[in-house]
Amino acid sequence: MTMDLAPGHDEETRLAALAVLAQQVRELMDAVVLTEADEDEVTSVTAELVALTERLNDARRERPLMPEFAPDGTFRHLGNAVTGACNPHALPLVIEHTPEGSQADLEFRPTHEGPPNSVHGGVSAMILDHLLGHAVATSGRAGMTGTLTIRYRQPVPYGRPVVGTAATTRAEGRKTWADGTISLPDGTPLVEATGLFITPSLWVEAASD
Ligand SMILES: CCCCCCCCCCCCCC(=O)SCCNC(=O)CCNC(=O)[C@H](O)C(C)(C)COP(=O)(O)OP(=O)(O)OC[C@H]1O[C@@H](n2cnc3c(N)ncnc32)[C@H](O)[C@@H]1OP(=O)(O)O
Repeated sequence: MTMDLAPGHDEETRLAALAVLAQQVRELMDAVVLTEADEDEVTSVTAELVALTERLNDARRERPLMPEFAPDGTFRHLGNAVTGACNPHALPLVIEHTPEGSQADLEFRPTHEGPPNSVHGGVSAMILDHLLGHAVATSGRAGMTGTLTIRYRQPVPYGRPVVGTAATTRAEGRKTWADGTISLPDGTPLVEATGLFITPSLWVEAASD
């Protein structure tokens, strides 16, 4: 039986496979930070990974996947370090646009360890930077982070669900401010952030050309 494939189907299928690979690499990274395997096993696994890395590099892009609209019209950035399903560095964060702003259910991994048993503060800041930026962008005032202020109230656990939220608070010219938190599911705040996002003059000039 043959099936009619929509335009772009093959690329979408390839990207879906790449997302599965990225997820497997996340599992691999956790395995690396948690393994108690002996030296011979570690050396043997490394040799296999060298071979796998070479296979992927046989068809290597110059840069990660760019932001784009998916065939269903949704915005995506598969190569992004925070949200990119095809980037093993990303959780990936799946952000919902809510009436209040932006929200994401997330669970950090052992690879995010900073202080023992909790998430590195820079990782929490990265997630909040992106969430705040998302809230700002979906308010129609996309910008680059100018400043980001973080208050760490309690250590953030990994391996347990937490919730990230963000919302814009005010705007003035090309500047937009946003607040956000990472909290436990019961609402207990763990990390709070305030950020200033600035629509670059270059973007404004490009839009008016
Ligand atoms: C549906 C769609 C969904 C999309 C979702 C996508 C989500 C994506 C989320 C992504 C999230 C992740 C996001 C990321 O990770 S962004 C990555 C981290 N940020 C950067 O790399 C930014 C680097 N800096 C720049 O590009 C420029 O310096 C910017 C753009 C910031 C300003 O350059 P520009 O040439 O435009 O500025 P200007 O000189 O005309 O100054 C204008 C005004 O701004 C004031 N000022 C300037 N800089 C700062 C500063 N640092 N703090 C405080 N204030 C500052 C300045 O005094 C002046 O104020 P005033 O005199 O007018 O009062």
